[in-house]
Amino acid sequence: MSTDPLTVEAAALAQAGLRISGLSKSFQRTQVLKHVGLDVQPGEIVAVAGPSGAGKTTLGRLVSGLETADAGSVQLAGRELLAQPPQRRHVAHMFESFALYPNMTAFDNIASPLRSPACREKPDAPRIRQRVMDLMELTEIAHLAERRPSDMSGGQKQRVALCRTLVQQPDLFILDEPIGHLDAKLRHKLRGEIRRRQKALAQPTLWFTPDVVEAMAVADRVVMLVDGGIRQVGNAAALTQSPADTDVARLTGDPSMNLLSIQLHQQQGQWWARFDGSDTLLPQWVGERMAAEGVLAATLGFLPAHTEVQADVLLGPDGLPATVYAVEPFGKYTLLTLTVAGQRIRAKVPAASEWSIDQRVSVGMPAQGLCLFHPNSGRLLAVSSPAP
Ligand SMILES: Nc1ncnc2c1ncn2[C@@H]1O[C@H](COP(=O)(O)OP(=O)(O)OP(=O)(O)O)[C@@H](O)[C@H]1O
Repeated sequence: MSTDPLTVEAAALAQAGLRISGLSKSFQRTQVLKHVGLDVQPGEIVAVAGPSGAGKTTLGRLVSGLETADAGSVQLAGRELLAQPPQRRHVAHMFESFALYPNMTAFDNIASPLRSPACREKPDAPRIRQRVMDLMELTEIAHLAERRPSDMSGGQKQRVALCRTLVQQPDLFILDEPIGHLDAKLRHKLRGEIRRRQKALAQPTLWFTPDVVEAMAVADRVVMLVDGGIRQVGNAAALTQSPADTDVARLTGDPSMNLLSIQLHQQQGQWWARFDGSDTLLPQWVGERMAAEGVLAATLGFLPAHTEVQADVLLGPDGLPATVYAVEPFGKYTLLTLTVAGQRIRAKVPAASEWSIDQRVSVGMPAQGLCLFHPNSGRLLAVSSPAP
């Protein structure tokens, strides 16, 4: 794949990154973005991940000028964007809805930003053809060049929209769920290809996705957006091993962290939790920390990969009594879903092991990487020590 070198002017403009601060937005009386602030360095890919309705699309639309912010500032390449109309912002935005021109072929849709009077580079026709075809080949739609959107599948339209964004040389790329409609094989290929391509450029990229695994795979940093607010910014290790709260814990990891609600009591100087009539000995730091918080309840978090399961019910004092609810053999490992006192947790266990539904088992929580969350606010209070 060939990529044009940035023009001198575009390179100069791209010498600074993106800085969003205090950005807020309400629709009617509902605040959907709450004082959002984040920086994206030149050449950096930052993924904004969060569940449906978290505010991802709204954040993108505020940055590219399709919505008006109530408060805050957006600086790009040293310019304040919020006072400028969309066409002066030099943001290439791929919309979740694709927004293709229905009367244009795939080729013409992709070429349209390069032929626009607003295009700063003014490439000639052979150069446009080369850039468009390079991207169509990369995304495996070169054979659709003359087809119109009405004759394309959702995944094909999504790739046309993606190419139409990547063909540009803006000051910022915004990709809103760019590969969500593609099959797993193509999604995995394009994750790597787009990351490779964007990392070679000087511009920052904002990538929105509800899929935290995709976010971790493509981005230098992941921003977790929940209910319009940023809960945590970090890399894959930080988000999966020490999530800022139980909402982030539920969204990250594959599979996500086990969250177990417990009630604590002290007996003969030791801290215990009661499950289905039997007591389990807790790590003493858990009891001491919750006593210091003045709450005798907590949520414990531990990863399925660090959850030990024994096929006997002769529990040690720190074992949890559980029954097998579901068995999923993935080939390389088996994923067990277990019931512990009415709560569901999961364990990744060796593939060779044999399990049956309703089998009674004993579960061991890990000594390392055990997360302690506040039972009411859900915020992370402590992690025992980094997971092995
Ligand atoms: N024009 C609008 N008028 C009223 N409410 C809106 C408007 N646009 C978005 N919202 C609301 O704002 C909230 C955030 O929506 P947004 O589309 O930004 O979320 P999202 O994280 O992109 O979700 P998804 O992953 O489903 O696309 C939602 O509750 C949505 O209903």
